[in-house]
Amino acid sequence: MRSDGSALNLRRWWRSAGFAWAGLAFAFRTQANFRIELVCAALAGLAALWLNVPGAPVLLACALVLALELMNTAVEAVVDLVSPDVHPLAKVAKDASAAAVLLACLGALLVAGVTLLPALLARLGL
Ligand SMILES: Nc1ncnc2c1ncn2[C@@H]1O[C@H](COP(=O)(O)OP(=O)(O)OP(=O)(O)O)[C@@H](O)[C@H]1O
Repeated sequence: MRSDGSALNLRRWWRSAGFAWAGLAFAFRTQANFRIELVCAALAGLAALWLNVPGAPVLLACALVLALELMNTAVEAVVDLVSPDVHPLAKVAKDASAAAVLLACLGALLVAGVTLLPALLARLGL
């Protein structure tokens, strides 16, 4: 009985992971900003490796940016669905969602500045 439940849960988890992957693929295909942020995250991760600094803060900051970009994509889709015409509340939703991404980007830049920049300057002998 219990093992049946676990097997079902695993199947459900695998199904949910497939839906999440579809969301990622959609954002990658349609959102230029998501692709740019993904490249920046990869570069930041590689820089952390190269400079031998802890990568976790940098990668967490990048994950936050990418996650909020995905939420922004979701908000845009829902707003376009329920309010195809111009509406002040639709504007609030889209603008606040975009602001969340912007704030996370500024935070990620700050984290990169604190963790990567000193190590980079030291590596360059500056
Ligand atoms: N239905 C709407 N009603 C009012 N204002 C809107 C509406 N749709 C979009 N806007 C305004 O136009 C801006 C841009 O909207 P758009 O849907 O093009 O988003 P975007 O940020 O350009 O998305 P993308 O990431 O796809 O480029 C929004 O931030 C908002 O200020």
